[in-house]
Amino acid sequence: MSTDNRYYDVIIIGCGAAGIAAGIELQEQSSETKFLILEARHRIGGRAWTIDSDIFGFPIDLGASWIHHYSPTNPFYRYHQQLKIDEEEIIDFEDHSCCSLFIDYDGEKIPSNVSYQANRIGENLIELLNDYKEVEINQDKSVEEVIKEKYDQIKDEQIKRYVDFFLSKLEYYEASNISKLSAKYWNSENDTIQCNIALKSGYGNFLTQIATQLHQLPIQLDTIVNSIDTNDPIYIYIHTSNSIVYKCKYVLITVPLGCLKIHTIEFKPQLPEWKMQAIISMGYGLMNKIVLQFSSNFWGNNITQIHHASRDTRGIFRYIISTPKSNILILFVVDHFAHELEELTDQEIIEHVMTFLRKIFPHVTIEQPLKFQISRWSNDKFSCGSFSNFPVNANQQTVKDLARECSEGRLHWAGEHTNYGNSIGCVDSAFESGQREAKKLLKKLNIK
Ligand SMILES: Cc1cc2nc3c(=O)[nH]c(=O)nc-3n(C[C@H](O)[C@H](O)[C@H](O)COP(=O)(O)OP(=O)(O)OC[C@H]3O[C@@H](n4cnc5c(N)ncnc54)[C@H](O)[C@@H]3O)c2cc1C
Repeated sequence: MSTDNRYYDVIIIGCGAAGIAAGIELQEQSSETKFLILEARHRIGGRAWTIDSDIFGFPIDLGASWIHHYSPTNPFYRYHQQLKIDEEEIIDFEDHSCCSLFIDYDGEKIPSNVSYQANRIGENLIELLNDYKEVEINQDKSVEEVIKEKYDQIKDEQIKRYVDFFLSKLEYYEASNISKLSAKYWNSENDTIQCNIALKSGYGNFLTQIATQLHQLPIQLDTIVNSIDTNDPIYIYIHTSNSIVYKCKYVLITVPLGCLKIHTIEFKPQLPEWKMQAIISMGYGLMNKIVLQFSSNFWGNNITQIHHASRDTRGIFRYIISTPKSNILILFVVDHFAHELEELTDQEIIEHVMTFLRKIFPHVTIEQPLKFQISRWSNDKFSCGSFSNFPVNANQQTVKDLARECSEGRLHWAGEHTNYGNSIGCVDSAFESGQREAKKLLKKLNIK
């Protein structure tokens, strides 16, 4: 072990959106603040990860891809304007234009009268949830429990399948299951589906440009933090995988909630009980992407989205986006199904997908894909899942506790899961949380 003899005011752990935002804030507000960002991976951006254009011919996001809540109040708005990235796509996730296919398990188009009926039932179920949010002050139940009685009254198999299709949309947004999600807080900020833009050069690349071109932040890559020791009243000692010990006054921890849940970092002394409880109580879901490139487009020249109603298990391969000109399909999978797939080999996953595609496009011959990429966010030890959500009995206080400093105010916390009072789970949520904590730290350092 060697010690980095420099003494930092702040060390930020993790160089995803939250760590980058905190770094920018510290840098912009004071040239005197000595800070460093330690990042475990060989790249920055965390769960916003764009893979190289030489694989598919253009960049593909394996993690976050849409800038949600795109408006002048979004922290990314100014960067998007500044970097003049004008190649953008505006996405409506439930686009009902001719660019979307809504298909049944066997490839038949969902009849409009049936989908109309199912949507109405689905909306009534959402109404029940909205009523529950308003009326039940203290009690919480799962989304499934609240809608169960009405849901069980649906007798027609086909309608039930489309109601499931409707409900699985909600499970996709939360990367979880309605049996786990809180009826009071699921989708507590429900405008996520509006104003979404995807940058053709990729969200991960966008963050990298911000951190390295516009701001030249001090980032130490390939540095896994193993433990944080606050026993000494003056210095905090950070032990890393490359045998360097860093010393600082304050630490800002931005590692994903999934990593905190399985204790990838050891805290000496242990974190207080209330912090541990918040880490346990908050939900953390799984979403993965399976990207396939074919020799030809067999799904239709103008089709950019495919929505599928599964017959077997709700939500299986519910949502697929396509870039028809490049013959690419991107399948989204969440929750149980995503976990199951992660345990399979790449070849087994591809076989699974091919069986599915041949079933929903029974009248065409589908060759094996030429190229593919599969994310595995759960087995990735620096993410351990995809993004947070509210399970039963988690609430805004849980998020506040995740954000609250501890160890006599020396350990600060940011990340999408700490963004109380606003959206959680998104890249802009993470960015806002990083800005928030940096402002607090600057105050403590008497800089602002
Ligand atoms: C498949 C998928 C799709 C998504 N789609 C969208 C979307 O379209 N739009 C959207 O807004 N959001 C989306 N999200 C969510 C979004 O990616 C995250 O909410 C956001 O990127 C989180 O940022 P963060 O800074 O909190 O965490 P991260 O980006 O995870 O950053 C944390 C950093 O900490 C590092 N780290 C972890 N452990 C250690 C350690 N021990 N030592 C040092 N460093 C460590 C990690 O490597 C990482 O770089 C998606 C996520 C996934 C997985």
